Amino acid sequence: MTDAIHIGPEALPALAALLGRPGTTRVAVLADTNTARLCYHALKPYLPEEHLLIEVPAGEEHKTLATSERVWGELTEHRFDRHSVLVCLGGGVISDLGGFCAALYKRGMRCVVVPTTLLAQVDAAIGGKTGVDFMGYKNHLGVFQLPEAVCIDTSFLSTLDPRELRAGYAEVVKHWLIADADAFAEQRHQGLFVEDWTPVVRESVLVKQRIVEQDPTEKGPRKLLNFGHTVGHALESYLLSQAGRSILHGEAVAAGIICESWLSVQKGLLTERELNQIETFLFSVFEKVQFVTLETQAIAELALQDKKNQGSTINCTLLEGIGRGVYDQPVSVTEIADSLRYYHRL
Ligand SMILES: NC(=O)c1ccc[n+]([C@@H]2O[C@H](COP(=O)([O-])OP(=O)(O)OC[C@H]3O[C@@H](n4cnc5c(N)ncnc54)[C@H](O)[C@@H]3O)[C@@H](O)[C@H]2O)c1
Ligand SMILES: O=C(O)C(=O)C[C@@H](O)[C@H](O)[C@H](O)COP(=O)(O)O
Ligand SMILES: [Zn+2]
Repeated sequence: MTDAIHIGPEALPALAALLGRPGTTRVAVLADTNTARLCYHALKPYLPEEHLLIEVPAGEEHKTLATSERVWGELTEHRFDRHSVLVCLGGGVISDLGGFCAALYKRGMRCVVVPTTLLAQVDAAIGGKTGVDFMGYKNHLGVFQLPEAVCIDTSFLSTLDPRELRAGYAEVVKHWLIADADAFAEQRHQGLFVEDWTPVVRESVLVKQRIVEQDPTEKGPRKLLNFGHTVGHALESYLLSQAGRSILHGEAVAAGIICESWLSVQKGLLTERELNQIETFLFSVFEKVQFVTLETQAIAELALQDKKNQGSTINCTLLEGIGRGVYDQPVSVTEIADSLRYYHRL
C-alpha cells in the first residue's frame, strides 16, 4: 500500500522528510512545461539542493511511450539507480506517466507524487493506476503501482486555469454519485465557489481510498471508480483523434456520467427524477461536449476497448440510486450510441 497520503500544509514538509531519509541516492523531479514554470519554485525548498529536473511537454497528447522513453533516457544518462526517487509534479498526465516510468525503470525505482491539479489531487494521484495512451486508446499500457507517498497541497490550485479546475470537479462529482449521496445533496449547490479546497479534496480522497483498499487491481469494486468512463473515455479518445477538436478528461467524464446515468434509467436502476437532478447539476457547471449525431456510432465502438470488458461484453458501471454505484452491468454498442444520442438532444 501507499506509505502515506499527506494533505494540507504539512504535505511538502513530509516530502522533505521522506527525501532526506538515509538510503535515498538521488532525486529527479518530473514536471511538464507549465508545472516547471508555475509549481517547481514552491517545491524547491523541500528538495535536496542537488536534484535533476526532467521537463516534458504538457498535455494528454504527450502521455505516450515516446515521452516515457525521454524520461527513461534522462534517468539513464544521469545514472539513476533503484534507490533514487522520481517526484512527479503535475496533473494526472504527469502522475500517470511518471508512475509508469518509475515502475518500469530498472523494474522499479521509488516514486512520490505531488499532484498540482484538482483532478490529480482527488483522483489520479491516488490508487496506483499508472500508464500511457496507445494507438488512440486511453491508458492502454500501464501497471498498478502505488507511489511511496502522495503529498497534496491545495495551494498549487491557485494558478490553475478555471477550465482545468472544472474538469477536476467531474471526478469529485463521480465520487459523490457512486458512494456519497449526502455530499451530493449538501455540497453540489456551492459548485466551484469553494473557498478552501482542502476539506473537499480530503473527503474525495477518502472515498477513493476506501474503494481502492478493497480491490487494488480492479477485479471487482474498484470498477465503481470507472463510472462515467466507458462512454467518457470513448468520447475523449474520439475527440482527441480529430484535428482541431479539444476535450479534457474531466469534461468527457462529465458527459459520460450523464450518458451512463441515462443507461441506468433504461435498465430500471435509477429514477427519471434522479437523472434530472444529475443532468441539471452537471449542466450548471459544464458546457455540453460537441459532436454530431453521425459520429455517435464511431464513438460508441471505441468502448469495445474498455478495460472492464470481458470478451465482447462491455461491462459498464451504472447507478442504482444517487450514491450507489453498481459494476459489471453489460451494455451493447447500440445502447451506448443511444445514450450519446440522448445526450446530444439535451
Ligand atoms: N490514474 C488515475 O487513477 C487517473 C484518474 C483520473 C484521471 N487520470 C488521468 O489524468 C489525466 C488528466 O489529468 P489532469 O486533468 O490533471 O490533466 P494534466 O495533467 O494535463 O493537467 C492539466 C493542465 O494543467 C497544467 N497544470 C497542472 N498543474 C497546474 C497548476 N498548479 N497551475 C497551472 N497549470 C497547471 C498542466 O500543465 C496541463 O496543461 C488524464 O490523462 C487522465 O486519464 C488518471
Ligand atoms: O482509479 C480508478 O480506478 C479509476 O477508474 C479512476 C478514473 O477516474 C481514471 O480516469 C482512470 O485512469 C481510468 O482508468 P482506466 O482503467 O479506465 O483506464
Ligand atoms: Zn477519470
